[in-house]
Amino acid sequence: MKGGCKVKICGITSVGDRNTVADLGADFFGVIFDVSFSPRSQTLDSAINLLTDPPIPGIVLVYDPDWKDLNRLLQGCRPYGIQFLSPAPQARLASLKKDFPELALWQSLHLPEAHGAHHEVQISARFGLASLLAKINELRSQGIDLVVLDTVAVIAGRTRYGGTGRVSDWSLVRNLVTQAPLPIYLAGGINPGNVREALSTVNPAGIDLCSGVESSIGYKDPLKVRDLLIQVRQWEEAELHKA
Ligand SMILES: O=C(O)c1ccccc1NCC(=O)[C@H](O)[C@H](O)COP(=O)(O)O
Repeated sequence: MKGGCKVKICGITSVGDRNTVADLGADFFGVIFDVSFSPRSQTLDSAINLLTDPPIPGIVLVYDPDWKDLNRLLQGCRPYGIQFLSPAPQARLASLKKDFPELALWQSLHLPEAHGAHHEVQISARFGLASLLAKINELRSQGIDLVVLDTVAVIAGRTRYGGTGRVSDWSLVRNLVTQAPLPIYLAGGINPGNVREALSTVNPAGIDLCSGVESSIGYKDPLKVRDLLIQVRQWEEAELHKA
């Protein structure tokens, strides 16, 4: 049996929510930094505030960042890791490794929504198992430590790369989990109602979720977070006894 399932709660917008998810047993929290298309995005000052001396490791999420600002943030609060929502240039990854050797480098990859309007078209070559494995191998050679497989979905006519509340093709993710050379976290549409199924189907190294444990956009619901975490820990316990 592998080492359990880590839980990252993303889109944290207040110190209160950060502390609550930590108290309830989350392993990581995520802060979205300067991402214009996220309703949960934080400014430099608020991101530093959330990521300074946290009770659990914090991950900063960026999309095509302003590298000077990102550097300021990293110097200012030394988060546990960065999660790139868009591809990061190889030279940038190399200098991050040099300047912040302890910093974990995570990369999001986006799969089409399962059964979405564009699923059949998009699932073709770019999202096939072989090309995804090749991509993950390339990311590993560039210094990425972990891959988050999230959902891209068209919602209200706009293409959204995260926080969609939509699931992707979990059987494809399952195959990647067993064959990829990096740890894989599952994201996209996970909530207390489907987390057990997600874990039994995919058996990922971790899960990453946002809207499924909120009461409204940007506000975490402690009861939903607690319900989800209880189910993850019960599933881990059951797996341990299977081994
Ligand atoms: O959550 C957002 O607002 C968001 C917007 C744009 C890009 C990424 C975003 N979130 C990143 C995450 O890590 C989420 O946990 C992940 O996308 C899953 O979200 P959800 O389907 O709501 O659980």
